[in-house]
Amino acid sequence: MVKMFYEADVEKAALEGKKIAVIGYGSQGHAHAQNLRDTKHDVIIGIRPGKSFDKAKEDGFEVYPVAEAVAKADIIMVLTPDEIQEKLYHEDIEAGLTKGKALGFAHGFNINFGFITPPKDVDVFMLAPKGPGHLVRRTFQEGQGVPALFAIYQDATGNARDIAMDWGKGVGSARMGMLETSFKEETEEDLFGEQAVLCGGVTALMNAGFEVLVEGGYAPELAYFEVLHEMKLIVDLLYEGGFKKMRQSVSNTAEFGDYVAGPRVITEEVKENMKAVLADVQSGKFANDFVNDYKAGSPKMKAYREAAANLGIEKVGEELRKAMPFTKADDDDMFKIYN
Ligand SMILES: NC(=O)C1=CN([C@@H]2O[C@H](COP(=O)(O)OP(=O)(O)OC[C@H]3O[C@@H](n4cnc5c(N)ncnc54)[C@H](OP(=O)(O)O)[C@@H]3O)[C@@H](O)[C@H]2O)C=CC1
Ligand SMILES: CC[C@](O)(C(C)=O)C(=O)O
Ligand SMILES: [Mg+2]
Ligand SMILES: [Mg+2]
Repeated sequence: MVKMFYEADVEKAALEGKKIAVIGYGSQGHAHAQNLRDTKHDVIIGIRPGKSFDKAKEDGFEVYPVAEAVAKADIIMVLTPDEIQEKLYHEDIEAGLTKGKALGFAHGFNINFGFITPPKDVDVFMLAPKGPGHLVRRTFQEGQGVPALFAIYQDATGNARDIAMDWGKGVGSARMGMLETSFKEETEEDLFGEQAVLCGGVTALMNAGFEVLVEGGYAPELAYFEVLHEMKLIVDLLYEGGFKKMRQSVSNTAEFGDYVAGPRVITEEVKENMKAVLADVQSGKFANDFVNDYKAGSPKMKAYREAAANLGIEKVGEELRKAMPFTKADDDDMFKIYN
């Protein structure tokens, strides 16, 4: 069994007395910055002028252009989108990354696929929360947190592991448990998980179910409640007690149908498709496709977003949720812009 690390396992206050620059103030950035500030750390923000620059200022942070924040800080955590990190690193981070500083990531993407190669005399660590940034903040405020993985790519000073673990304590992850891994393992399992199961798999499954019901003559509103809205309630039980607790709570009818129909839908062929997705992650094909699309002006990303916005399940959901204000959490910091 892999060891879980908790607050009591964080032996050194490695962030104490250090100036921390969080680069980017989006989903993860605002959460790490605010949680670290709440745990009494000295945090500044590095970001380009724009919406999140203004938001970080409004939230009471000292905000600087990226290069200036890097120059001022001892520990620099890169929390901008993965696809822009290579350019940002070369233009605004590399020069200020002097001997003995630490460079952090919340995902191993750029290090693992070789888009960024930091100098040998800096520490390179990762603290990757296993959950969306807005929940890293929300659960922290509720006294909990989001579990995380941590890893060391380079330990130039001998302090890299302590920095990573103390970062996990500062953002609340050590309250829930942290697992030690490598940049390679985190990158590959995270990309696979979000593509095949958590994001791609789940939305494709829901959309297919929605379309089958609607094409079969059922009301779209019913279909939405059946395959999307109720999913949260089912997932809450899975989260609490695995497959067993969910099956204890649903009817015997649902449980029997689950055993019969699950393997009819998710067949061996689907598992083979998942293996192909994993192979593209491991070979770097996915990473290169993604970064090259960004470099070409994101034509594929834009087309995917447009097609997704026009799905029937999204249109009916938008209308139904207007009458269900309880489905909306008060994430006033959720301002990612799709353009
Ligand atoms: N989202 C998540 O929950 C998780 C993310 N991660 C990892 O965390 C890292 C950050 O991801 P995430 O929080 O989703 O990132 P976001 O997309 O939320 O980052 C947005 C921030 O980056 C800034 N930014 C965007 N484009 C640029 C640019 N061209 N130049 C400078 N700044 C820019 C934005 O500024 P502006 O307002 O000006 O656009 C904003 O402050 C990634 O490595 C990701 O893989 C890991 C675990 C979960
Ligand atoms: C599941 C998506 C994720 O990996 C995450 C929230 O953990 C991400 O990259 O956003
Ligand atoms: Mg993830
Ligand atoms: Mg991810």
